[in-house]
Amino acid sequence: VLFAPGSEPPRPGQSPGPSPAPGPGRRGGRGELARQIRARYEEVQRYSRGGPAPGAGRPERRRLMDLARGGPGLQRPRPPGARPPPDGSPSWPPAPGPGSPGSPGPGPRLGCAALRNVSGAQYVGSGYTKAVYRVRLPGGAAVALKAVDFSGHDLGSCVREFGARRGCYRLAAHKLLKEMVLLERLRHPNVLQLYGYCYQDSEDIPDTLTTITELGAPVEMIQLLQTSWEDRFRICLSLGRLLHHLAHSPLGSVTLLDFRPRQFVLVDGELKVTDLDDARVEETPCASSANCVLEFPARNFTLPCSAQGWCEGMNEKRNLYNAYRFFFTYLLPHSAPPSLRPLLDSIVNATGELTWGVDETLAQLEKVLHLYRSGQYLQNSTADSRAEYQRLPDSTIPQEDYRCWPSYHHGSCLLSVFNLAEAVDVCESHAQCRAFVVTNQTTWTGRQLVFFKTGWSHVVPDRNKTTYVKASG
Ligand SMILES: Nc1ncnc2c1ncn2[C@@H]1O[C@H](COP(=O)(O)OP(=O)(O)OP(=O)(O)O)[C@@H](O)[C@H]1O
Repeated sequence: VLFAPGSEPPRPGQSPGPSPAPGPGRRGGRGELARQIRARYEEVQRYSRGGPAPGAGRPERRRLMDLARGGPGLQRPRPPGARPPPDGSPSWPPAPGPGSPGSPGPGPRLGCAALRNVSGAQYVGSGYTKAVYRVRLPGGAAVALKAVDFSGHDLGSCVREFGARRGCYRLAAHKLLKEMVLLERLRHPNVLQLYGYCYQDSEDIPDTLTTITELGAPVEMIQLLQTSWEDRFRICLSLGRLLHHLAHSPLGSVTLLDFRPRQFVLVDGELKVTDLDDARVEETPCASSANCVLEFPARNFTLPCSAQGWCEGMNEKRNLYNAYRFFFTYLLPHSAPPSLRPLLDSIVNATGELTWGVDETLAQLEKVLHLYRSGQYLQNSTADSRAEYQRLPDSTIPQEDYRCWPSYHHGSCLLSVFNLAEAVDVCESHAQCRAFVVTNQTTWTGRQLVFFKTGWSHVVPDRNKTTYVKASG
């Protein structure tokens, strides 16, 4: 059974996002719809073929991703009559580009065949335009399928305005196509991985596009605030690396016009951007700096206008300030190791004032990682006031737990430490702590996970753990 987005399974209500509405009112009916489709089509073509956009620096040619049917894994031939409709809008699905089937290098691998026997379809989320489902492939891997939401706001408002369901589908689908092109061209560990795509008939619409991507978990800010500083720092570092990549991408400096936590997902603790349909590469043209005002709800910044007539660094700085206001300010300083606070505060301040660019911001985030990972942040720890602990190799304490914050485990106190000395310091700082158990598990920075315990009345053998018990008191 082919997957029919919007028709199953039941899903909660959705709220329209701030994406642009499809058109400025009824300006010329279907001709206007065709004009909008063409504009989106041309944008997709630019991103799939082109090097940097105007104002974006040195040109570079890259292969065109295999955009359309006929690409790897796509099953059905192009319908015989598929050519530009008489209203002048481009044909759908789009024609394959020069680099398509058989071209070397990584590219989307999965196609319609992969979707034939998927199981356990579950609605994950939707926005203004698209709906996302989680499915399991026959091999067992879980992936995300993204398609235009047939009952979504974008399609609905277009149909109300133009009364042309197929044309409106194509208009919306060009957003998904743009996202697919950008996912492919901007490949990076912090850009969601595109596994493939499929064109298939769905409801009354022929050749609807479904993209197949890595599955993530939506970013929940409230949840993030309850996790360890180490995990929150990872998200900020991921974001710094992503913004650096976007600022130096083969297409030029890419800005995310719609930059909110919901445009990102978490994959194994790494932040990845998923929603790229509102990304833009073109820098803003200007005659003077008066044309280069970056506007945010709480404040504005005026950037310089370059001699070439482009607002300098506007794309990069828009991303950076958004990273500051949605992520850094909440996630970076809060409950950080005290010796890292000054550096973290300077990152928050400099991004909040836009005094640094993306390169400097990333360099400072990487410096924090180095200080943390190497244990240098521990230089002022209280080595002298340490109590005596007895080492019991190959053992653990199964119970005698207490809760602490921010524990990696709900009902117990599980924290990461750099070394034994830090574990002792943590135990000394918790009034309940009488013992701790060092596991062989590590966090993403390589720190060891340690359970802190209220006592050691029941110690049992465990080859993968080492227990330390307070000798007195
Ligand atoms: N690969 C994925 N794994 C898990 N969840 C995802 C994935 N991609 C997207 N989502 C979730 O689905 C929601 C909708 O996806 P997406 O943002 O692409 O749609 P949209 O219509 O462009 O949304 P918006 O109106 O915010 O622009 C997202 O907010 C995100 O939480």
